[in-house]
Amino acid sequence: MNPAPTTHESNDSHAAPRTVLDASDISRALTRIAHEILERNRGADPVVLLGIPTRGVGLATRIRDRIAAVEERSVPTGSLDVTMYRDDIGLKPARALEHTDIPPGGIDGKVVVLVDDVLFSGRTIRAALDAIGDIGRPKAVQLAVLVDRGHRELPIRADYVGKNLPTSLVERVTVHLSEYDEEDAVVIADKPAPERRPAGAGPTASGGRTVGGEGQGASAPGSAGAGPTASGGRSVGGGAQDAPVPASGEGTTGKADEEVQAR
Ligand SMILES: O=P(O)(O)OC[C@H]1O[C@H](OP(=O)(O)OP(=O)(O)O)[C@H](O)[C@@H]1O
Ligand SMILES: O=c1cc[nH]c(=O)[nH]1
Repeated sequence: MNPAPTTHESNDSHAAPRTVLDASDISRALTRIAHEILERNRGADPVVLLGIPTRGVGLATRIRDRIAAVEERSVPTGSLDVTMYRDDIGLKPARALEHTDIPPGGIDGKVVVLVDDVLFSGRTIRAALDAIGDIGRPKAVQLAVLVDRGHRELPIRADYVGKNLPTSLVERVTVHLSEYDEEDAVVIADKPAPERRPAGAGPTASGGRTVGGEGQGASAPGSAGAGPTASGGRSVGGGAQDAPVPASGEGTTGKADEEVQAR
């Protein structure tokens, strides 16, 4: 298995932005993820793709198109706004609401594959699990991300990872997609100083609910035996492949024996 993304603390606070994935890297990663989704779910039948706005929606659409090219059918694809489920509401500047668009067949009994561009603290995905819980009861929820940059604050892992990217907390990963930006690229750059969260800052918003330490790679991808899923026991799903937590290295899907069941 390829190594999980490590984390490191950089002393070089003004490194030049660098492109870590270009358009063809992104394209190849999405093609691989589409195949992995089909392989793991034995085809497209049970799958519903839900992108998390903004760029998760574009990525979900691209994965849908790749699945269609292989299976000659289009999997239901929609979007899931998690804004009202975030645990930092009131602590950070208000965010605009995005679209939730659930495909007509709904999500009950389906395998929902959440799609996002970056996995970092895991708080967005925790919010997504809560949002899903208010919509229906899928058979399973899986998680696909283009970039896993480590630094998890919650016991969440992705099932499908485009690229595991070791990062420092002073850095920010930005995904550019041609649907929204001028090009396809993943860029890593230093954050402006005010945006940096100090090492050991602990919970950002959840009143002591954070699991794992900042910068410790808590439940980072690749760590077997990670704890429960992210929504305080409310996670959906019921099978061995049910929660968006399995370990995965770059180019690998999570293995069933490393997965944690959500009940
Ligand atoms: O694992 P997390 O710490 O939750 O970070 C990951 C999230 O951060 C980004 O969204 P962001 O909230 O920055 O808003 P954006 O979609 O406008 O980029 C990104 O699109 C993910 O959704
Ligand atoms: O680096 C980061 C962290 C959170 N979300 C992003 O999109 N990039």
